[in-house]
Amino acid sequence: MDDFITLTIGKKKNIALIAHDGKKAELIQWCQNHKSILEKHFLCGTGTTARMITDKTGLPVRGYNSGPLGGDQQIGAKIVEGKVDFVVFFSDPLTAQPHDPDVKALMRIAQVYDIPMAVNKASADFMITSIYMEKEYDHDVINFHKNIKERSETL
Ligand SMILES: O=C(CO)COP(=O)(O)O
Repeated sequence: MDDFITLTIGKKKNIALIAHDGKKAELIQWCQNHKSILEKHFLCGTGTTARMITDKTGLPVRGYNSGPLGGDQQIGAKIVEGKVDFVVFFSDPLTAQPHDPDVKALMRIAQVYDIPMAVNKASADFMITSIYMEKEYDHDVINFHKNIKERSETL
């Protein structure tokens, strides 16, 4: 199943949903609260998070591998390809994760590509109610790729 829009321009967004175990219930509740908005977009997530959201809310969420088995890295790769517009990542600040380097890598790559990432309910509420959810959004990732190309040409 690869129903992602490849270009990040247009109203329909690609939203990645991720939660650590201690935060899954919170993310599922958040998805339920914003179901009427989320169902208008393409959703993906790390394996267990994606499955649980679909089971509990009925929202279709394309699942990648579970986080500890590389799911964060798969979503990071989608960011690099320009196929993720928003990330909602309820990480658990109170529990050590065996795949912490992958978590950091995902957060880093979202920063590099200027992808909005909400890490808790308050920031996710801001993001989901942003005007950019409804408007055409000329994403910076396009300029980013252009800059990288220009830079590599001068090397
Ligand atoms: O560990 C995660 C993110 O780092 C989440 O993975 P799961 O959704 O598979 O539990």
